[in-house]
Amino acid sequence: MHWLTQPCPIPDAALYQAAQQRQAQLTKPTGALGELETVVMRLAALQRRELPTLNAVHISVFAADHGVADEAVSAFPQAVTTQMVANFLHGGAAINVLAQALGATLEVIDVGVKTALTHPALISQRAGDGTANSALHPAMSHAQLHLALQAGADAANRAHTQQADLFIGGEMGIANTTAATALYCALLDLVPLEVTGAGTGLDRAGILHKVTVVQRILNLHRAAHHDPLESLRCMGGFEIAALTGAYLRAAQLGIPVLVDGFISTAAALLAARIQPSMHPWLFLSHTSAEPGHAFAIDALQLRPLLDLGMRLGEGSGAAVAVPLLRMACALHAGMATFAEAAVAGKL
Ligand SMILES: Cc1cc2ncn([C@H]3O[C@H](COP(=O)(O)O)[C@@H](O)[C@H]3O)c2cc1C
Ligand SMILES: O=C(O)c1cccnc1
Repeated sequence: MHWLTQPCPIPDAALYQAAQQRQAQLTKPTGALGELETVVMRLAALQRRELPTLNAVHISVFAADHGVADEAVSAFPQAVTTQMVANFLHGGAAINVLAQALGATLEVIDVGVKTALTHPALISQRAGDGTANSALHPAMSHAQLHLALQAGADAANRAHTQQADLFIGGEMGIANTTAATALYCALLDLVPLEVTGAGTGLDRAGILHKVTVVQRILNLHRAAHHDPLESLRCMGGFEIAALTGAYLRAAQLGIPVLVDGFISTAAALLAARIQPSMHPWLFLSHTSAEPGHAFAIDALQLRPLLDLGMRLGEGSGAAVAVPLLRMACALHAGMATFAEAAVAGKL
C-alpha cells in the first residue's frame, strides 16, 4: 500500500493564471460564464495544458454488498446488487446509456457482491462475499480494506494507461447509503437524524428506523470516528473503499476526478482526509436529492455543477455533468478575443 501516502501533484499556478487571463480577453464580460470559467481554469492547471480537453472519460463502477442490509435499511432487497451488475454487463442501466452517449470507457468491478457472477467483461477483485453487518461487527478486516482500496487504485492505473482526461467512479450496493451516512456522521461530527435520508425510497417510518441503525453503527465504532481509514474499515463498504482508492490514485497520477452523489462524496471526503493534496483534483458534479449530501459539499468547499434532484448513484450524476465540462473547454478554446473580433472592451 505504498501508494496510499503518496502526495498528489500540485496544480500549475502559472497555467491557472494564463487561463484566467485568456478568459478575461474572450468576447464576454469577465466572469459572465460563471462556474464554467472556474472549472476550465482549474482543468488547465491540473492537466497542465493551455487548452484543457475532456475527450477521454473513464468510468469505473464498483459493486459490493453490505451486511447491514440485514437491518432492513433499504427499500430494495439485497439481491438487487448482483442483479444490477448483470444489468450493467448487458448494457441496460442508466450509466451504460450515459457512458455510450459520452463515448466514455465503462468498466464494472466486483469488489464483493454476495453472489459472484462470471462474465468476460466483469473485473473480479472481490474482498469478500459482502461486508459484515456494521451494526454488529467491523464491516471488514484490515486485509479486506486493503484489497478494496487496491481494486480502486488498479482502476485508476488502467485509466492512466488509457490516457484518460477525467476519472468518474460509480457505485452499486444495496444499503450503501447507510454506510455513507455513518461515514458522514463519523467524519463530520454530525448526528444521524440530520443526515439520514430515504436512499432508494424509504418512507418516514423507514427513515426513522434507519436513523437508529446508523446510531448503533456509530456507537459500536466510536473509537474509529475521525480516523478515515478506520471509519471506512468499520462502517464499510468495499465499493466505498474502492472509490476512495480510485480517487486518491487518479489524483496521484494527474487525472482530475468528477465525483457523483451522496455515496461517492463519502469516498471523496475520505480520500481528501487521507491525503489532503488530492483535494484540488476533485470536481463535484451535482447535488444529490439525499438531503445529507449538503454537509459533505460544505465540508469540501466545492460547488456542484448541477442540481437535478438525482439520487441514483452508479456515477450517473457525474456522467450527466460531463457535457457541461466539455462545453467549458470548448468555450475557452473556441471563443474569439476582443482584439481578434474587434469588439470594444469594458469602459
Ligand atoms: C434498481 C436500482 C438501481 C440502482 N443503481 C444505483 N442504486 C443506488 O441505490 C443503492 C443505495 O440505496 P439504499 O441505501 O437505499 O439501498 C445503491 O446501490 C446505489 O448505487 C440503485 C438502486 C436500485 C434499487
Ligand atoms: O446520491 C446518490 O449517489 C444516491 C442517493 C440515493 C441512492 N443511491 C444513490
